[in-house]
Amino acid sequence: MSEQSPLDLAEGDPFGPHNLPYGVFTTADEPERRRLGVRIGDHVLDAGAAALALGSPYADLLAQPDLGPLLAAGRTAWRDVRRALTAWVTVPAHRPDIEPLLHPVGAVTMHLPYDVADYVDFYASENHATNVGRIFRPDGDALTPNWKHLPIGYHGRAGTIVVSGTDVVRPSGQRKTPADAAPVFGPSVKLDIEAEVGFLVGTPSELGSPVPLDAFRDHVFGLFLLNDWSARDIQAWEYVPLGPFLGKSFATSVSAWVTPLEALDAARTAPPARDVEPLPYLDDASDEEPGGFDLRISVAINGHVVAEPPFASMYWTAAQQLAHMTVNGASLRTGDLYGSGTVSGPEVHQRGSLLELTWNGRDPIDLPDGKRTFLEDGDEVTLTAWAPGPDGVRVGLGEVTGRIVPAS
Ligand SMILES: O=C(O)/C=C/C(=O)CC(=O)CC(=O)O
Ligand SMILES: [Ca+2]
Ligand SMILES: [Mg+2]
Repeated sequence: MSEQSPLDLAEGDPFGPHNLPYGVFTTADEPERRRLGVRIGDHVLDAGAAALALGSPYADLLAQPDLGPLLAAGRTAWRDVRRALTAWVTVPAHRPDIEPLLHPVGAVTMHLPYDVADYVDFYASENHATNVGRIFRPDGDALTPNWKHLPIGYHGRAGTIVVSGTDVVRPSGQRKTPADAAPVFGPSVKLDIEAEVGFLVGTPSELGSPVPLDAFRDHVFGLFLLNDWSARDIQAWEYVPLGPFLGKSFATSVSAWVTPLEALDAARTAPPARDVEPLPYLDDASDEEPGGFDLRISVAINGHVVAEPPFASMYWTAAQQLAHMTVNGASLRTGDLYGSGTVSGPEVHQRGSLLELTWNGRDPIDLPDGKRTFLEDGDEVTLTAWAPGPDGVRVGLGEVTGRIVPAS
């Protein structure tokens, strides 16, 4: 029998041919040459080299240093390229060409795979919004009066989006608790995470033309894990009345792998029942494809799982968020990225932030190395996730990880 090929995957491998997420990598031999890669099992296929070796018409889209050209090429190209890639990693006759172009994932360096255009972050989990409302505004209603009428969001800082594995410097800033007579300045003492899912826009839209709910798949290429690092002490003091600013803009970490929406067809699921009928541009009741995604997220600090937030519980869908953020005529650009908002389910162990898990520090959680309220220097936070795929096989969403280093 011949030696085992990296393309002979164990049954149920979450990175099988049903998945094929995209990323950008360099090798130790050529650390300056960024290349588009597609993950298969524990290997990265040099997608551009494969396209050239096989004389593929998609070499123009794949033999590139990032995902930009493929993102801009649009939905038909996304589908056709995915079909070609599927054939390259599954048809035995291609093996002699493909096998030499596979690199072990552990041997390559991954990079941010796209140029981030604009970055928006939403607030779409009813459980998260209710918890945060109770913590930050104990005297008011937990949900603001607009919450069930529109997906609340804010514009974040595109330039500080970093790829998984990048260290996060503890931010400094102003904070003032009600007990303080005056604000103080210093490193954040309430550094937190937010477990989220990010959506990557490929196809742009025209200024002045809203993108309707049913055009979601024409514009959004794929999704990935996102950690919206948040300094709760800075945030609580600065956010009234314009919303999050420096408490969140110091870094946002994203997964190195983007999973195409087509890999997640089996994960589509209906969002929770709406208790308020949305305005027509947000009304997805008659959509044939359910708007939610059944993604099972896991949050670990220093390798210890602290939460398992269920993305299926999100109230507002990614399609509704896209429709809302363009309904005023704001245009989309290739590389626009938007976050779902913190994912928190109804149970305590399903909360996607330490703010909620520890109730703003009141109830510390236990880690093997001691108690935590918020993050300490040296802590490493890793989000992982999977989704149901075809025939009961899981779709692996990879991970987004980052370690806290002391304030500069
Ligand atoms: O309710 C507030 O004042 C703010 C809550 C957040 O932290 C906003 C945010 O980042 C949205 C989210 O991730 O759900
Ligand atoms: Ca957030
Ligand atoms: Mg952030």
